[in-house]
Amino acid sequence: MRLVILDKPNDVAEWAAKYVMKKIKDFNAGPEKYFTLGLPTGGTPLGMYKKLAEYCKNGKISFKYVKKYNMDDYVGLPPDHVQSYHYYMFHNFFKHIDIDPKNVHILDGNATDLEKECDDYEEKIKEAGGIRLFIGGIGPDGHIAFNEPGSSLVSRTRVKTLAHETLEANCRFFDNDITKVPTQALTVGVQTVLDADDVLILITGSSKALALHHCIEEGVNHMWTASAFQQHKHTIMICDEDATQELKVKTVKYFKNLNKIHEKLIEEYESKRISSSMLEFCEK
Ligand SMILES: N[C@@H]1[C@@H](O)[C@H](O)[C@@H](COP(=O)(O)O)O[C@@H]1O
Repeated sequence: MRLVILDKPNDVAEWAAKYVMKKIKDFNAGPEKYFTLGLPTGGTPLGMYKKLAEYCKNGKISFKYVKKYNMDDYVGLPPDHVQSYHYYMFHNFFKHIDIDPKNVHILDGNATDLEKECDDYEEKIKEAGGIRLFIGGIGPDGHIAFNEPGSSLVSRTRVKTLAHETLEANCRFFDNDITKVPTQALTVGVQTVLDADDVLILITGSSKALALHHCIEEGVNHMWTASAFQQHKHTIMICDEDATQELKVKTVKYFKNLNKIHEKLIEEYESKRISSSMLEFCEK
């Protein structure tokens, strides 16, 4: 697992957006070959979505051949409710990029048969050949998507009852009234995310510091579900300084020393191509 430590949330947003852009470009997506991207909601990824929309507007990237799969949504909120993740994704990202609506997949928390909805979602991911890159955020209790503490680390998409901490953390979006927060959600499982080729987890702010400590410095534990990614081959956790407050100085130093290597992970495809063709030209 890699840990990329940057100064501010804005740096995290920019790094993450460049990483996503590079992954999609390097993949060379086209009508016969779609890139499959898993996406989160929450306050943390907003900056990344803004940057990606900007890159798309400037013609640096296209999402035409990208299939998108969202992590989760509440049960019982109409899709046009301002706090539904359908609404969030459309207003914060999809309406700003060149997507084809047929490539957008979001769990329907209003489906008549919720279990079937979850099973079908897993099937859809399988049919698309799995997820290339799953992006996630974490809750203050270390949950990924809505995989609350105690969730099975081999879980699949299912209905989940939310923990009190999650209701508390998310009531800021519901007039600070905990009774307005839906108590159930549909969520991809930990294993659904673990199956992705690459995983990028965004963590910012001191409220996530304890969770980051558990996910990085303690063992794999179903009480901190994002700790499961210690056992994934290609997971990058990316955080700001504030989120490192509970980490050991030694850990922070080690990963910060790798920042030059981490920079290579977002080196632009174009500049790499130009510099290698320049090299060929100079060698002649
Ligand atoms: N289900 C979502 C998670 O997917 C998200 O990662 C988390 C953190 O949100 P925020 O980024 O607003 O802290 O909130 C919710 O619980």
